[in-house]
Amino acid sequence: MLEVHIQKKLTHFTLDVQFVVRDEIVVLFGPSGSGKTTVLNSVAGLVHPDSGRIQLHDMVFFATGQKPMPTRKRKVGYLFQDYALFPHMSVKENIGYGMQSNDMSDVQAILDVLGIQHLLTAYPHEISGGEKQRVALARALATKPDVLLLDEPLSALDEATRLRCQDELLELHRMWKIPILLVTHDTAEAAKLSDRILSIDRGVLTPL
Ligand SMILES: Nc1ncnc2c1ncn2[C@@H]1O[C@H](COP(=O)(O)OP(=O)(O)OP(=O)(O)O)[C@@H](O)[C@H]1O
Repeated sequence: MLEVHIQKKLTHFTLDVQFVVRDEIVVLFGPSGSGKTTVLNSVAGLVHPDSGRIQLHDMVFFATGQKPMPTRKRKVGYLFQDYALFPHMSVKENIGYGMQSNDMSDVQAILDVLGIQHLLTAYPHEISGGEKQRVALARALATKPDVLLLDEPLSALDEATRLRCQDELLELHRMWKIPILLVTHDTAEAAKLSDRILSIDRGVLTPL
């Protein structure tokens, strides 16, 4: 279970949120600039709250007055909005980045569900946006994360590809059963993917 209770002063308001994510998909839903990415970045350790606590199972990621756990030790899979693949690396190298071994058989199930087995030798500029999205998701999952953070992962995709990727994400979640925190602006996507929706505005969670 991921437990988050943090405060952080931002430019125009103070972020102050408290929530838990069990082995479920929780959607963080709110207007631009409401603090969603800051929440995800805090869990990943890319920014630090001013105070509070972030804990995954028995691992304390952050607690007031303690040294924050470094990002690399947190076992967090993070899929950014622009999915940033390394352009000079093949698909296989991109997925292998951060894995303990380079043995693709470890991630065979992920490659199968996402249907990207045939792309392993290609480079990012040779594949479509939807394929890049799947590769980025595979890369996030390949490290066997204990928690998955997805920041508008499907927003750049066309409708048909988005719907297919949503189904793939649900299938992967059924297989993996880890806490997933997902940011989306798409109400239909939030309804389809979420076990629960947290609505955020100006740094505060509001009931839907
Ligand atoms: N390190 C920081 N220090 C101070 N203010 C910040 C910091 N990072 C972001 N902000 C401000 O906090 C607010 C929330 O930003 P954040 O990126 O978390 O929003 P968001 O909900 O993810 O927005 P979007 O949907 O547009 O990506 C913004 O007004 C931003 O300018």
